[in-house]
Amino acid sequence: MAVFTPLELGDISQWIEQDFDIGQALEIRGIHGGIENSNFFLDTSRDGQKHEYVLTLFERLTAEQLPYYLELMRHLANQGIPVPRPIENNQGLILFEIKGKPAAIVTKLPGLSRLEPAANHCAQVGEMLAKMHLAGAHFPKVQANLRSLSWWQKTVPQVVGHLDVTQAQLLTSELYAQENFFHSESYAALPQGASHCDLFRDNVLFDPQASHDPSQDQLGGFFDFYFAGTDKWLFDLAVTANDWCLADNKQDFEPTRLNALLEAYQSVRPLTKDEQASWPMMLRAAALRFWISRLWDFYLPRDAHMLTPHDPKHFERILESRRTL
Ligand SMILES: Nc1ncnc2c1ncn2[C@@H]1O[C@H](COP(=O)(O)OP(=O)(O)O)[C@@H](O)[C@H]1O
Ligand SMILES: N[C@@H](CCOP(=O)(O)O)C(=O)O
Repeated sequence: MAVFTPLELGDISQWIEQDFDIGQALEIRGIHGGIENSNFFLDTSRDGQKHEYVLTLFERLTAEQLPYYLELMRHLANQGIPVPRPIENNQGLILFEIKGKPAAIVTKLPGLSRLEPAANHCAQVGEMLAKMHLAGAHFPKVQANLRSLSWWQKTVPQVVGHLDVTQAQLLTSELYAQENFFHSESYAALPQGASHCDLFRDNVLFDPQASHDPSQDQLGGFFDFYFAGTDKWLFDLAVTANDWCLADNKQDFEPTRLNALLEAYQSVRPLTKDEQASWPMMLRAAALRFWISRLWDFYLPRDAHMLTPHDPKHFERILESRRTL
């Protein structure tokens, strides 16, 4: 769990009651999981009913960067995509400040994560990801994915000294290959728009139906949009495939789930010829992105209560596997 900035009910209860129309704050609990921000479940009582929200204090993103993410979520929610909806205060604002940090309150989505997904989960994610891309096509704000090539170029020199010779060679040669890919004509031709860029299994919820049989799960929604950005839609799909469709060796693809994801995505938005040709390089880009960020989190850690770091080796292995495609 990551709670970088502890928060208690007394810190916010008066503010919630006076500035919002969401009732009386009953309880606030730090959330397990996540590595970026301080997240809390917030329960309120209004008209005799309990309501659940998620309150986030942003630890790295600035008040200038945040409107993109929050307004994107509001835009997608308005288009019927199941994502958290930012809560407005009585002045219509959705971005606040708590303990000197930017903060937001969003609706809590129903359901739980399926960390061992079946093909039906991958299909539902693929279909909704394509719908989300199309729904975001007319979102007017543009903000680059802040964890893309220029961040890799800045970060690789900070982490490469911690690696052995073989790893360092893999990291630098892949960065070089991606620089060429990003500057190619085929890359320029790929369609782009608002993308989630971190649609891992732990950022999707499924609503178990009454039977609790996973084959009956219905998608509850996508959350954690705080790595989103204007990026190639194919990158978003590659990030998703690299996490949802792994074989038992946690490295190669499992064909049934991969096909389920890709077919469902393409049932809504078929890939262009350029996208099909760029798929192997984009899978490598998506693996490299998370290898670098995990190395960065691992070797340059921040103070946090109960922070569980992610394993960088996992994405080193995935990158090795994708380079053989
Ligand atoms: N809108 C939401 N609805 C339901 N659960 C949420 C929501 N936002 C966050 N969570 C819960 O909080 C956990 C941590 O959130 P996450 O966004 O992954 O953290 P971080 O901001 O550090 O990346 C998630 O695993 C999930 O259980
Ligand atoms: N999904 C990324 C890092 C972000 O983690 P999150 O739990 O905050 O979404 C990874 O697995 O490296």
